[in-house]
Amino acid sequence: MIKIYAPASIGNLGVGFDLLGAAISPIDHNFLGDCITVCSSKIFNIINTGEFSTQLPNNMHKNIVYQTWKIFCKIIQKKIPVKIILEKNMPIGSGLGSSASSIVASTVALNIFFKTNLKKQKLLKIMGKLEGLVSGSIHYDNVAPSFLGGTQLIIQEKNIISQKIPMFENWFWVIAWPGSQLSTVISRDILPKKYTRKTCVQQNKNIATFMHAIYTNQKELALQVMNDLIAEPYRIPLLKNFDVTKKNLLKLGARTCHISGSGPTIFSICDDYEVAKTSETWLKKNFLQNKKGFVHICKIDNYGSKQVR
Ligand SMILES: Nc1ncnc2c1ncn2[C@@H]1O[C@H](COP(=O)(O)OP(=O)(O)O)[C@@H](O)[C@H]1O
Ligand SMILES: N[C@@H](CCOP(=O)(O)O)C(=O)O
Repeated sequence: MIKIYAPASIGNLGVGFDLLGAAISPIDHNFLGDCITVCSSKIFNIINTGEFSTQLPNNMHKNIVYQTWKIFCKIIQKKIPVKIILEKNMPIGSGLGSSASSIVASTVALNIFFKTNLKKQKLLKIMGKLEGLVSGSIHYDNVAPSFLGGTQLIIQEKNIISQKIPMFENWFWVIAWPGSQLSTVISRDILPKKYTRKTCVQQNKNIATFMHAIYTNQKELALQVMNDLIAEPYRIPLLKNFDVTKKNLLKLGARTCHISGSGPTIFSICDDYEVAKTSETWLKKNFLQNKKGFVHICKIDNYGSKQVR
């Protein structure tokens, strides 16, 4: 038997659409990510447990975990039945890389269980393909950090899919999921197909300056250029009260606030623990739409997926 945990992740990081992503863990050490257990069985079965298991498709074949098993059967050229327990701890369509978390945990678990011994970049390719099946197009900014940990720059060139980059260590990432769902397919579909040259130049300037600021340890410069022109302006209308929420968080001392992945989760960055605590309290009171919603103060998870049993 093998059990793997894969953490939640923030796609885009408010400046690098499809290019930057970070794995996160709540500082209270609670698990924010799915777990997959694989054991031998005479018949194939997926058992869904966990707080958000009711949001999973009823048809087992539509569960991305089933597709992962199918890919491994193709690789080993044999249909070996297994029992897979999916602990669905992540809300679906939340902007926290929920599908990526299931994909990463199941790919890592099956690679160990079937002793396929696939290397990291090959595993990542499989994960990207699976992510493409559920979110409309291949993007690695959730699977790469959830698998490898830290902040990942998506490169997608020849045999390099992503590489880890540094991140400011004193940043607290306060994430708030309002309790509603937003499909990644839909929030990708609404984006323009074309952008003006001015927008492209501005977007390039922001991401290039952000990377420069990270490598030269210029936190203020990084915060100044953390601005996305490709997705965020078009997605803000899909969220409830984003502008007013951002305004209030900045008033409380948060340094910035953006949409996590394709939303509706938002994240704010605080460089002071007390401000992070005040922001958490404010978000719980003013941003959550129902009892299911949650707020967590997180740090970057530098480990990514890990074996927990
Ligand atoms: N194990 C799984 N975890 C999450 N989503 C899954 C899983 N299996 C299938 N899905 C489907 O994948 C899609 C994921 O939706 P998406 O909006 O991309 O969520 P997220 O951005 O949170 O990953 C949904 O249609 C969901 O039904
Ligand atoms: N880069 C993607 C990230 C989607 O993240 P998710 O957590 O919402 O699936 C995008 O912005 O579409």
